[in-house]
Amino acid sequence: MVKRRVHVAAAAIISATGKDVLIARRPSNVDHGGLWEFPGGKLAPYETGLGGLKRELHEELGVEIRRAQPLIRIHHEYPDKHILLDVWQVHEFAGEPFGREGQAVRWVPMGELFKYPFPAANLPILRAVMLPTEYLITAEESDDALFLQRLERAMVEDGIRLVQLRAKTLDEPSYLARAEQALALCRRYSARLLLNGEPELLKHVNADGVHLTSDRLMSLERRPIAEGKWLSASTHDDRQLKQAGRLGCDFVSLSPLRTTPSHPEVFPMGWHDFQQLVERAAMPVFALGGMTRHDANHARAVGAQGIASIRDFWK
Ligand SMILES: Nc1nc2c([nH]c(=O)n2[C@H]2C[C@H](O)[C@@H](COP(=O)(O)OP(=O)(O)OP(=O)(O)O)O2)c(=O)[nH]1
Ligand SMILES: [Mg+2]
Repeated sequence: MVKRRVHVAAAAIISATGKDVLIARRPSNVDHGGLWEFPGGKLAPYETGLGGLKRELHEELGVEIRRAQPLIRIHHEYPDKHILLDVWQVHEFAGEPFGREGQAVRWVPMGELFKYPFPAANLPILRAVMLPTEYLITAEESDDALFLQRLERAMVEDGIRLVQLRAKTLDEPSYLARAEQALALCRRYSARLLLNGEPELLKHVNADGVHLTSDRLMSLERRPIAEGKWLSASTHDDRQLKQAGRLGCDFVSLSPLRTTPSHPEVFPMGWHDFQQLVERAAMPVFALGGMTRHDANHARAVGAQGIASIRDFWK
């Protein structure tokens, strides 16, 4: 059987407070009936993603998009069709959304999205909605006080809300002690903290998740931590991205985009290859390697969640 290919545009509409997202319930008599969804629908052959989305949001909710940014593109195989979900984050709109086709619509806090049943293709979209555009990886820093000062500066001045504690030069007791301090600080700013290292570290420090090195990623057979925690991993190629998909990683970094002083010997992939790898990835992807905040919009435009960086946020 040749499967139908369906291209769908959908919107994660964000409230003015930035805390809630709008979801709608699919009528019971259609595909995936009764499940919740991000409003949107099938594109006509002549439509672009954003053009079709504008039409759909007008038809389904009575709102006009004012400002939108690409969020994530997901390819998913349903038994009867291949679907491409082209999801946009809508930050500004005109009009008061209501279910023009009689469907239920609801604003929900981002952290509660997981409580609602969505179609199977939506899991990576929920993760993308909950993740910020910037991922801070901490630099090596021998002094704990200086470390905390720099971390706090990044949260206060740069608005960082996702942090990976990378400290290869510390022994385990020192790492765990620093992790406790970093976690307390992250909690004050509602930022998420991921530990870089073995999944067992979470037994000692109740951080939000773990970031795996690419070697560790490739050595695992199944997801090493519970679903309630965030699992991310370093990836560099298609094989590692596929493995991240098999393990159920919530997101990954993909590097090196550019050459960096820390890895001068590695050949950079550049935006073209990056975009091709991201297109087939099954989860949100952060561009890493010589990235700064000024690259974030471009990273979004080629399908990434955003950028990950040490140097740009560590001052
Ligand atoms: N809009 C939307 N569709 C989704 C999501 N997740 C998901 O798997 N889908 C699937 C369900 C459908 O098979 C397809 C969207 O088609 P649709 O029924 O909304 O299309 P439409 O609004 O153009 O409606 P119609 O004219 O075909 O009746 O994508 C989602 O979050 N939002
Ligand atoms: Mg629809």
